[in-house]
Amino acid sequence: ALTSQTTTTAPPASGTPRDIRNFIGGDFVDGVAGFDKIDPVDGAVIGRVHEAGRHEVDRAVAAARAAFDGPWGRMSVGDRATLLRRIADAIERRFDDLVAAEVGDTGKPETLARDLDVARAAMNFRSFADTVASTGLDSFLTELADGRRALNYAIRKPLGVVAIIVPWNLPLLLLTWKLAPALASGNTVVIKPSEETPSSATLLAEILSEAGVPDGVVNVVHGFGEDSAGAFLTGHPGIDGVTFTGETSTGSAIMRAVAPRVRPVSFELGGKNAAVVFADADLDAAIAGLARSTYLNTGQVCLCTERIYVERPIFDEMAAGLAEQARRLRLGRPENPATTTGPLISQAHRAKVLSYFDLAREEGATVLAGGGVPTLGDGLDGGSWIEPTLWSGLDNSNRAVREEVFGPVAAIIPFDTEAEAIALANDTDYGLAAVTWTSDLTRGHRVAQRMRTGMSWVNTWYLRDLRSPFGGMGLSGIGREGGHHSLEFYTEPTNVCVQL
Ligand SMILES: NC(=O)c1ccc[n+]([C@@H]2O[C@H](COP(=O)([O-])OP(=O)(O)OC[C@H]3O[C@@H](n4cnc5c(N)ncnc54)[C@H](O)[C@@H]3O)[C@@H](O)[C@H]2O)c1
Ligand SMILES: N/C(=C\C=C\C=O)C(=O)O
Repeated sequence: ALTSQTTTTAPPASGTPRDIRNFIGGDFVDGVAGFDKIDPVDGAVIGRVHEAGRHEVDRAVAAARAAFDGPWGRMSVGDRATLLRRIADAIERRFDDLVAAEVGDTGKPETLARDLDVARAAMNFRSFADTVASTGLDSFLTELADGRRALNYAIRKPLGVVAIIVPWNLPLLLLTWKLAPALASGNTVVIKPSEETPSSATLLAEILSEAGVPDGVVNVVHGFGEDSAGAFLTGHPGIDGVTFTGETSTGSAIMRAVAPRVRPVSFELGGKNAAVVFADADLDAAIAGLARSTYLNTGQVCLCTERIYVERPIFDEMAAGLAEQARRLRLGRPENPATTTGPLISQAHRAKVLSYFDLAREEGATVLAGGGVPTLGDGLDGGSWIEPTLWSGLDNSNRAVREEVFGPVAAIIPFDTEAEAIALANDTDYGLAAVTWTSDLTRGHRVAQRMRTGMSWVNTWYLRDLRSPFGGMGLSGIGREGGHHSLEFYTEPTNVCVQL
């Protein structure tokens, strides 16, 4: 049982770094080493994270297996759905603490953490409670030509112990997007949050325990990837499946790790997402929509637009309008309600994004907005801040237009025909998300369907139905999650055939 002194995620007294521990078998557990959690807003050390070693990962997998073999593995679908709804209620009771954890780790505006990250955490649990309670089984009355008859029906069983490995951009949203269906399907889990954002997952473990999730069902181990907790987990013989969100290169590494044991993987990976704007689009709506799809969460959303193709007659107007929107964004402290845009997650990530700012200039870019590091004063200049940026003068041959930057920047490029626009948008090895802006909905449907992406929005972006298939193709991922698609991954069907 948890008491207030066993938890490590209570808001710290001001100035003292928080102690962030692993959560194994229902207890908060020290690690073998430690690393600092740096505040992206001002560079201060705000936490000391306990890194899980092989032994801690072994303990976490063993705890998950023991819980799976216990009462949890025999729980009814109805009872699991009820528990997921209780978890959603518990998340809403601790809403402010989860917002504080997410904002502390990422520096994102508090308004964004409230409206997106934490709000979606509760929604994810409710959505999968509904899904698991309402998704039927396959069954057929089989009648063969030779007169034999049979009943075929498929039952779904949980995979077992699932590894959940998630990134730092939408930490709680992405964790609960996988945790909810994994639990709904009867699995137990070991979570490895990003080393950049350990807090909300650790607090969530406490909340789940208070909501009645039995010890060992959910475990959290902190650390890095290679030669650390992430790799110890994916290479562990006790893991029955891996669900991962992160960089494409990491996905490849995880595939190699599970290959010897042929374990199933569900991957949401990188992207280089395109938007196509036709001359008949509602320009104000398109400019506002593109400002959101390019700069939301400081461009650190896998679905963000990094390539904008605009029909030539409106190119100048679109470029000027979007550059103006970029300049209007308000960088500042998360608690300021006027703040629209936070810092990047770290100095290391900022160095990566700035390297693309330099590369784009070398490749001939014209910088229509931003292009550097802002001077914010107010004690913020130790943070990982960057100017929202817009490039013109590039084309699909440039690395800055082909490689994922994962920051607040896009290249805006003209086109002349619909066929050319589709070819330009599909000219990538990624395949995650596309956006089409046009007033001609017949064209909107046609163009959206021809995008070689997992998701394709028309006259909007990141409008989500949690039952629809979410994921990417090519370098953007393997599989789909959402609604019954998640159950397809987190369970193994057994088809039973009974001769009648
Ligand atoms: N498709 C999506 O839905 C989606 C969503 C968010 C982020 N992303 C992608 O994630 C990237 C940014 O996030 P990131 O920097 O945290 O990604 P990352 O791949 O560096 O790390 C993601 C997670 O994987 C872990 N990890 C790293 N190497 C590992 C290994 N060898 N074995 C096991 N675990 C390992 C990390 O510790 C972290 O927890 C971007 O490329 C972005 O496009 C994709
Ligand atoms: N998986 C989801 C979002 C992914 C965002 C990537 O950064 C979702 O909205 O369910």
